Amino acid sequence: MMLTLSRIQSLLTSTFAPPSLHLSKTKTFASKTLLFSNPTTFQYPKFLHIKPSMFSPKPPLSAIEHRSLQTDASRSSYGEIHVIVGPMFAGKTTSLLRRIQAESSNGRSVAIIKSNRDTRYGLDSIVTHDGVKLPCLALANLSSFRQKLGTDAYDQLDVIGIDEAQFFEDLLDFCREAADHDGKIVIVAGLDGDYLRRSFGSVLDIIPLADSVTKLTARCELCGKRAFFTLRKTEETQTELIGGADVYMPVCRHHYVRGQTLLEAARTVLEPQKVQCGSCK
Ligand SMILES: Nc1ncnc2c1ncn2[C@@H]1O[C@H](COP(=O)(O)OP(=O)(O)O)[C@@H](O)[C@H]1O
Ligand SMILES: Cc1cn([C@H]2C[C@H](O)[C@@H](COP(=O)(O)O)O2)c(=O)[nH]c1=O
Ligand SMILES: [Zn+2]
Repeated sequence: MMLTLSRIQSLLTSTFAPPSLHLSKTKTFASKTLLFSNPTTFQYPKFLHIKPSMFSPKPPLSAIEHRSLQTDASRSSYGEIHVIVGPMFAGKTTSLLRRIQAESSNGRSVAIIKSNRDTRYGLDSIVTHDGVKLPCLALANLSSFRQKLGTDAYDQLDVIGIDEAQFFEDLLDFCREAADHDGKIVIVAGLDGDYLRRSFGSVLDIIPLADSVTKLTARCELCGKRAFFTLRKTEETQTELIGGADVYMPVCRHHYVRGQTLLEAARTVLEPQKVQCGSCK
């Protein structure tokens, strides 16, 4: 059958009318909130027991954080994807934890995932550079999340936070499935660029799918201006190198360009020595 413009329009109207018009909602935030507040009827895994009291202190939410927290009435049965990027020390993890806290305070069940490659603070906690800490699940890949959590617990979940998103190769597939099909609110925090300012992992690939994108900045360690980039202070050249202030510093554009030029020169000088040392044995 030939599809005319008016036929397409009528198909769209009947197929994609708001759920409240012709679909019975199987899951509501209200029923999930009840489950959350009555643990005797449903035993949540340990890392889902995130209570508002676990966050302290509680600074006021920024405008962007307010915007991402809509009321239940304005939320559809589809999910959302919110992306937080920036250099190291920009407050990505802090912002993720605050958004998760706000969702949890609103009665939603939440879970946080981080990459198991980052073992700096153990595998069961997500920790900011200020030492703020929350329980989380450390995974090698996101596709194992539903199975690790259990299908029932996954179905009850409203909000999924993902930290260190640059380390998850299946980030795009997971976020699309979780938001488009499973109705989850996914809040993703990660580095947009590596120490050479190249796109890092799949973080930038999810931007076309996102409801909101926030690029945070740190303070340049060398001049105090806004820092957009992460400079690696050591001679290592592999893309992935777990570390904190011992290995990296946030810098402004001026100090990135200057610092990177100096470090590149130092790496070029050091590289032949490393080869020579390795073959000396
Ligand atoms: N150069 C810096 N610029 C900004 N914050 C810094 C810097 N060095 C340390 N910090 C601390 O790091 C905190 C942010 O930590 P965190 O949320 O873990 O950042 P990210 O996840 O982006 O690496 C800031 O609140 C601040 O106290
Ligand atoms: C720039 C850069 C960073 N990493 C690593 C270093 C840290 O372990 C994480 C980033 O942590 P944060 O929460 O954003 O502070 O990523 C890397 O492996 N490669 C890089 O180029
Ligand atoms: Zn600077």
